[in-house]
Amino acid sequence: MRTTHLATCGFEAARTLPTAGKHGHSFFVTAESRVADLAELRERLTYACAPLDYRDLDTMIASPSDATLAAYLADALGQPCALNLRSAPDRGVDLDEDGALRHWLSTGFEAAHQLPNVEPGHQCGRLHGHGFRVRLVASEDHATIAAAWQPQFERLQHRYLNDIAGLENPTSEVLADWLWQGLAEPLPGLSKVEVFETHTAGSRRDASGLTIWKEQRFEAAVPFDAAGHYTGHSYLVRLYLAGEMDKVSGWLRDFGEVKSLFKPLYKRLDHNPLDQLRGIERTDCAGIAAWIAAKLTPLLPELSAIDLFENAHEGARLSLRDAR
Ligand SMILES: Nc1nc2c(c(=O)[nH]1)N=C([C@H](O)[C@H](O)COP(=O)(O)OP(=O)(O)OP(=O)(O)O)CN2
Repeated sequence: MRTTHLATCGFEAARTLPTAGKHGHSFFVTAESRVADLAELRERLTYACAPLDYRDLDTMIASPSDATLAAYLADALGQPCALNLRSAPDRGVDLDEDGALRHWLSTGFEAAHQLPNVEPGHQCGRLHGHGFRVRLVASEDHATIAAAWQPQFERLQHRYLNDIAGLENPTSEVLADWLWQGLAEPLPGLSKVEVFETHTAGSRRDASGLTIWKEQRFEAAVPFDAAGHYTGHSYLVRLYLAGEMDKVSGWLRDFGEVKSLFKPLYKRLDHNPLDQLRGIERTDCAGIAAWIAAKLTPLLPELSAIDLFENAHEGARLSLRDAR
């Protein structure tokens, strides 16, 4: 089991790019650290971003592309961290702890589908549709990723997905895998395809296989200081499952089933004081995630990781397996 702390910070800055004159951005950077605890990571990130806020990056960093900016921030953090830098709502870069840099593009399409192999009465057996979000991560630059995406977009946008060859059973797992196969040639550096089917659920395909996630939100109180005062947070918990896709259902496990299995724990977490949960050792994000993992793993052996955020800026990831 491995804990990673996650902290996000934003800053406003101007820069000039070869493809655009001087312009401004609302940058967001998320740092992931296995070394620093959350308080230290937050402090280091704030310190790294502060000198960039409301500044002209051209005067501080030579050629301030997303890649050079991420490298600058990694250096300023002064500790091994993975970074996700968002320079616009639809694009940015991921910089691994080992220095590997990848560009990402967030895009999407709107389409109808139904799942033909679900049991009678399942909501997804009915004709319905989604505004699917897709995040592509690759070593190629944003323009190359966008150009590779365009033909896929044209095949998917405003279509009934079940009519498309290979998507007769269009679960988000099948879609992620289909896009992974379809983008392999134009994007040899493709490292991840993520399909967000709804705001709370989706699938990821990468070289190690398929992972799905399901999110839930809960409201809870936690001790704030040694004097016994409480504070509260609106938490987000994201459950990741890794494994093989079932050939008939086309999924790893029904998102709805993941939600149902989590429900008894959800009831214990939501609108409750978390320090009074039986068996909880710590009420920071990592401690709450560990409590969930201990209770849920026997019911969901495919559980591979848990993200637990106490607000939009701070959280922890508990990785239950090394691979994913
Ligand atoms: N593993 C998968 N499970 C399900 C898929 C899928 O593609 N892979 N698809 C569906 C449905 O198409 C459905 O639209 C999405 O499911 P779900 O998350 O259960 O949707 P809800 O809007 O009901 O979920 P909320 O928890 O209310 O956000 C079903 N399962």
